[in-house]
Amino acid sequence: MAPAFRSRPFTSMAQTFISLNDGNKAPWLGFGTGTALFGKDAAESVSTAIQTGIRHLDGAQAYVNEDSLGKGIKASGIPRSELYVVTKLRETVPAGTTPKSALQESLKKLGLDYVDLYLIHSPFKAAQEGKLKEWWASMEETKNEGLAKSIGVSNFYVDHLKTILEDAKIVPAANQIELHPYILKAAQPTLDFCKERDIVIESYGGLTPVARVPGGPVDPVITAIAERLSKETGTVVNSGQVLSKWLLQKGIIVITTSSKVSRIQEALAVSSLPDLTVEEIKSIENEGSKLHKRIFMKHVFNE
Ligand SMILES: NC(=O)C1=CN([C@@H]2O[C@H](COP(=O)(O)OP(=O)(O)OC[C@H]3O[C@@H](n4cnc5c(N)ncnc54)[C@H](O)[C@@H]3O)[C@@H](O)[C@H]2O)C=CC1
Ligand SMILES: O=CCc1c[nH]c2ccccc12
Repeated sequence: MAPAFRSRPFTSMAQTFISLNDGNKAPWLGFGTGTALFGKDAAESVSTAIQTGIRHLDGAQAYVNEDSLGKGIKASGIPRSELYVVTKLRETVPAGTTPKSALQESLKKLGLDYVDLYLIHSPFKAAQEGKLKEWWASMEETKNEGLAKSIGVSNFYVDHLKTILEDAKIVPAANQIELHPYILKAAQPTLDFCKERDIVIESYGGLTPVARVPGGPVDPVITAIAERLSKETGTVVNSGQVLSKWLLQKGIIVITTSSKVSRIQEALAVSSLPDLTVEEIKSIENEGSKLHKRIFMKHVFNE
């Protein structure tokens, strides 16, 4: 029988978390350092994000800014124990490097003793080389040795997950994938499989309908919901917040980013907005299914 699905959001000390299958919990909203901040000094943005209320930071070796992510964390003045820090293993692991030794390098750059979550950034190269199982075994070592509190994957589809689960001692805690209404249909088999195995989904690119593909079929629906929520709360609620609320209600962690404090405040306010109705959720998904858009990893899918 499939295990009970534990990723329902819960609120504690005014913060909303998503429970993971290993007993740990992650703040529902993560601040990304991989799109606008890719290859840049992220220290000031990270420190500002934390001071604005963000507690979950999403990094990666491939973003070439782990050192400044670490500096931003220190500069924020918020104790390490109150933060949730994620990094990811680069897609190409040079000969003589393992996921574990790569994490040790990342930790040095970050200036930290452990990360809360360590992810394999992408399965495609390792799958081609037949190394997915070997990588996962080394990921398991990082958790067993306390270098990572939780371990997971990113951009994994059902076959990649099935491959590592054949020998896994630890089931991935999370799978970070592109997720918004225009890719939901394509992602559904992955979402279903992850739900069955109690693997939490983390979304990136979640604001695609407002930030990258405006004018698409979900626009009228999310605008109408934003208007309803604005009236009901007496504050201005926008369509981007509606998209994040949709993800959160599905038990999905949202990774977003912005250099603007007002955008970060908007994102943080989402968890306390009133819920979308079942009909509203259905309308977003129905309208979203009328357009397919993948923003990231297009090269892999030939789209
Ligand atoms: N694992 C992976 O392969 C990937 C991970 N990521 C992670 O996710 C993070 C966030 O990714 P994004 O796709 O940038 O997030 P996103 O889809 O949330 O977009 C963020 C952008 O939306 C804008 N925005 C916010 N609210 C808006 C509104 N109401 N109207 C219009 N625009 C609005 C922001 O200013 C920002 O430029 C990255 O920095 C990275 O950490 C991103 C891509 C791939
Ligand atoms: O994380 C988002 C984009 C990105 C940058 N470098 C890599 C490597 C492998 C997968 C995704 C990415």
